[in-house]
Amino acid sequence: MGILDKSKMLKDYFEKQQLLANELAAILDFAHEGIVVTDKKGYITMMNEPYAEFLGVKKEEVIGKHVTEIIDGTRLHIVAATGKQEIGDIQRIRGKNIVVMRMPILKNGQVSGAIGKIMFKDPKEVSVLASKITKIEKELNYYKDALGQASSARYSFSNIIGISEKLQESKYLAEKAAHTNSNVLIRGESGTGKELFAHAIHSCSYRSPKPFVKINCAAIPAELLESELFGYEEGAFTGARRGGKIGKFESANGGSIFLDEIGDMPLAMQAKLLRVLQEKEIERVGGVKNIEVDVRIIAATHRNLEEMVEKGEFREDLYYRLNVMNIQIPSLRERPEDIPMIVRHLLEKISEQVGNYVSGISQDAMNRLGQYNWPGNVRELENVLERTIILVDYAGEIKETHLPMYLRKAEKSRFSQQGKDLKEILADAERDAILDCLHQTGGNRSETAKILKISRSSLYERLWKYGIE
Ligand SMILES: Nc1ncnc2c1ncn2[C@@H]1O[C@H](COP(=O)(O)OP(=O)(O)OP(=O)(O)O)[C@@H](O)[C@H]1O
Repeated sequence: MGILDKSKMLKDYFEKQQLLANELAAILDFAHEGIVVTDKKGYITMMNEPYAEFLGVKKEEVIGKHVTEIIDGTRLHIVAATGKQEIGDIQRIRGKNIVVMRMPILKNGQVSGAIGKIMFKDPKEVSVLASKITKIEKELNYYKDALGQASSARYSFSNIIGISEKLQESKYLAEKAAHTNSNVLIRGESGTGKELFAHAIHSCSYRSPKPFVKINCAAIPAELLESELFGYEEGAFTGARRGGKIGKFESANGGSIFLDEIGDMPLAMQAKLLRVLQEKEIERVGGVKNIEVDVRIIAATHRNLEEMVEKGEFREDLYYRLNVMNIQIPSLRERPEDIPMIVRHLLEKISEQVGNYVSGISQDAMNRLGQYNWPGNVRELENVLERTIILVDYAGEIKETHLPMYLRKAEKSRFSQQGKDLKEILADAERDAILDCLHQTGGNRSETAKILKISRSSLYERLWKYGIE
């Protein structure tokens, strides 16, 4: 074949391809649904007219851009990376809840990209659907809560990250405790990982095939706590469900019950709990018979129980019953050497959750995290990283400038006290501590008061004193 024939063949071939591409684009534009296609790395290769119109962009201008730059809350780049399809996901785009479908594109068995489709884009259709879904979700959560609480613990000791001697010692003690049948009392500041330890203890015990049931004693109104813990019989009180309801102790039978914030349990309930520990049986509210239960108690608190016992706020006999194995979880500031490892672990976990991959963290940023004193411990670190990851470009690196201002300022403020008398320095420190804590809790005052171990009224007084809004 001559060179002219070859070039004509190529020309015909390209023309045919061009025609096909145009036809395909016309078909896609004609479709009612919005369609977007990305390559393996999440860069947009195609978007049809309805989608572009919906987003208020020009379709030619989005080609070559990363999908996260163009579409809110997208996970298309994740589907392109993992090859796992996602059908019927709800995504909030331009303030509307949209039902979307994301499919990987396969070429010779390998993922070469992903295609995303808006399944319903009429706002009316969406709002009806979204409200239905919200209702179903709520119901589902309710049942998950009721039933799922009774499911197995989700974490084991391998999920507790850290190499410091202090943490290793707590893990060692907890593992020992796990193999016994004794009650365990976990102590530590807020956010240190007490719940994580409770899960791990259950998972590592012979009770692991049986339920792990959690109850937060501080989160349930005192008058409901008894029926939550022990259940009730039909007609026990106005509004009681027909057929009655079983309580957490019965749900946990054979397994473990995690009594979080035990220090916040009202005295009257403490007496009832003590009876259960002694007799190993419970009585439902409004019931007449005793029901035998075999449950191991894992309790936790950030409060000083010894001081509470002295003040008569916590029963001494219950304290001794619970305190058979005592595990103290160190605060994060006592083990700064754990920070880099926990940061890397959390970056991986959070990236996956929020759908924004980061390549790592700069040494400066890591140093900054290591210098901060973390009053809210690992939970605060987790919150900071989550906020930070959202700010970083896809596959970018976390830099010091991405970190919240209060973290970057933390060190400076310690040295900016020249010329002030002690009273002023103390007032500055108090104000900074309150501000830090408010940042860390997202402005939650009850939580802030709890972390700082002051009453809410005392917090309000200080907010007023320092003019904090
Ligand atoms: N050593 C750790 N390694 C990895 N993640 C951790 C570690 N410690 C805590 N976390 C994470 O930090 C968050 C807070 O932990 P957790 O809820 O167990 O703390 P807590 O002490 O029970 O808090 P609170 O007293 O406020 O209830 C969780 O998301 C947990 O997974």
